[in-house]
Amino acid sequence: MSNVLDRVAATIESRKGGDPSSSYVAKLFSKGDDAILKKIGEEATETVMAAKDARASGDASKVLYECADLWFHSLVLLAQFDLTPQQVLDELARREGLSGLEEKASRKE
Ligand SMILES: N=c1c2ncn([C@@H]3O[C@H](COP(=O)(O)OP(=O)(O)OP(=O)(O)O)[C@@H](O)[C@H]3O)c2ncn1[C@@H]1O[C@H](COP(=O)(O)O)[C@@H](O)[C@H]1O
Repeated sequence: MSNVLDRVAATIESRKGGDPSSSYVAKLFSKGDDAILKKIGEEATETVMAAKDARASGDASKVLYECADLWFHSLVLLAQFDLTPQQVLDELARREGLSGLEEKASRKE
């Protein structure tokens, strides 16, 4: 495993079916989709609030912590659907050669 995202994703994967009383991630998996999605919503909201506070205070450090929480819970969501961070990175790499308008036109929906 070459980078932090891969290592954390592997740890998250290893928690599937684990003991909810000793692992935060195992507890989230045991609760299922709604609990994971609720955390994503909470962490996204906390990120927005941290950014608004950072503009007011000039201290952006909390934005970092909240983004880390959001990324972490996004990794849990990916694992819940048997997806990997590499697949997200591949999608970002695919978009690198496109303008924003071309990217929108390339979507499957
Ligand atoms: N990176 C993280 C990580 N970031 C945040 N968190 C947890 O995510 C939760 C964040 O939720 P909140 O900020 O809302 O705080 P809270 O009120 O305590 O949240 P709730 O417990 O009420 O949901 C906290 O419980 C944090 O401990 C994390 N828990 C685990 N990891 C990684 O996942 C690995 C496996 O963790 P376990 O499954 O606990 O062993 C760890 O080694 C880390 O690498």
